[in-house]
Amino acid sequence: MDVYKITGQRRLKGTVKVSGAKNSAVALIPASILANSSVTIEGIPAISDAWTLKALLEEIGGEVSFEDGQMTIDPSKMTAMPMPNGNVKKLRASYYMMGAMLGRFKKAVIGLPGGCFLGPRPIDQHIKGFEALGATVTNEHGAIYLRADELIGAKIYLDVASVGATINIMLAAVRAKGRTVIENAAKEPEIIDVATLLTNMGAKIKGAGTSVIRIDGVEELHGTKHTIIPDRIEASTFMIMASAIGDGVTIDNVIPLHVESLVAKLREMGVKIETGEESIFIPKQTTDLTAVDIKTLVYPGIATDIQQPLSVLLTQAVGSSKVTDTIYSARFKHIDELRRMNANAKVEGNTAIIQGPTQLQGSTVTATDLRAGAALVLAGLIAEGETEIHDIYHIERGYGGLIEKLCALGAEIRRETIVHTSK
Ligand SMILES: CC(=O)N[C@H]1[C@@H](OP(=O)(O)OP(=O)(O)OC[C@H]2O[C@@H](n3ccc(=O)[nH]c3=O)[C@H](O)[C@@H]2O)O[C@H](CO)[C@@H](O)[C@@H]1O
Ligand SMILES: C=C(OP(=O)(O)O)C(=O)O
Repeated sequence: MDVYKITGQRRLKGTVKVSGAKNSAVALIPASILANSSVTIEGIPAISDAWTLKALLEEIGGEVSFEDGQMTIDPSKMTAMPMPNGNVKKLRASYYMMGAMLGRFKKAVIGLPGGCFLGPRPIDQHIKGFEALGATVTNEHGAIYLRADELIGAKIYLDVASVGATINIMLAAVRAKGRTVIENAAKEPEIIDVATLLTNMGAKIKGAGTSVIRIDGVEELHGTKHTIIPDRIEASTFMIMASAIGDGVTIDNVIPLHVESLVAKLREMGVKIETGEESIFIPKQTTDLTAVDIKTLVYPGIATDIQQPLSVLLTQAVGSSKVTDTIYSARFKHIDELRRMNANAKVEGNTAIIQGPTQLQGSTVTATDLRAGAALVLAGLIAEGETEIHDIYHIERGYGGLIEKLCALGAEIRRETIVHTSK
């Protein structure tokens, strides 16, 4: 079993470069299925989700190379091979294989997705969208069967502004006949990134990044080259780490607009921040951090994906903070782990109540999900003594080169294989 071992209280200083966005990459890679020739994507992060998607594309006959962050996918020999089990279960974003394969082949069999368990994560809005486009969708033994004689553009109102449903419907609708209108669409930057790739492949999409997206279907999509946007969640994670234990950290390759709500919240806590055009500098903090209340919201609000690392920062703030997750009400497994590290925190419904400041203490803890893992890495950086994090595969699904990046800033973290656990 592989674990991270962190020796705490080493301060961070220097510059860290943010990788391409995970939540874009995991949609851009399946989007290539829709092209009739090679698609090259630059800036793919070195995360296990990217490798799993590469394997999935290869399973259906794609020829894929992935080196130095550049993935080139030749989709010309792909077939509608059923994928009821196996790699699809390893990540959430395998659900994008549904929209992309439906768009290209008018059929697909895809096992229900895996990914982080954050409470129930239904895909009813994805299915509602596919059905509106004319597909028959059935769930048989844990796999979704999709089939359509033809896809016909439709008006689809999403009951919740779901990132996954918005992108998935877009993937199918670019090859439907006529116009599709997605209302109450999600507005996250990754949706714009996927629409940009599809547009460069020949799709006709208007309004991505707003709540109404209009798509006029086309007969064929061609290959192209695309550079992915920076990962706003990784950038946010480093911003939070720098606020907690930095002696002056520059976070490079950020679109400051994408992290505006976090910048505002950190400033409310008393964090000094200097924003540049494509970078953010967080100097050494010289005053106490103040407790604040946080509510996660859809973009441009504070992302649910940074709620868990933010909770750790709040253990260092003076006073009582409340963190309410309105997107995933059960995304609080990290709180139990933080309590093992001496955090004064409890969960009531969809809210964590955190009392600070506390001196965190190194302990053996488990990354229950991806961002819980990032939160525990931060807790380990702050804590007195050594922290051992188990189940790090969750972390490596979404952060590329995290250890290397943090060690370059002065952290002391090792990835070790251990045989017995002491937990
Ligand atoms: C691979 C990827 O991009 N993952 C991100 C994506 O997940 P994901 O696309 O799964 O998240 P959604 O935006 O779809 O989910 C938002 C909310 O809508 C609900 N919902 C969603 C779909 C549906 O059909 N029915 C339904 O009820 C969910 O339970 C949740 O409460 O957006 C989340 C919210 O920003 C992020 O935390 C994830 O990092
Ligand atoms: C929840 C996340 O990922 P996924 O949707 O891939 O499980 C995340 O990136 O925080």
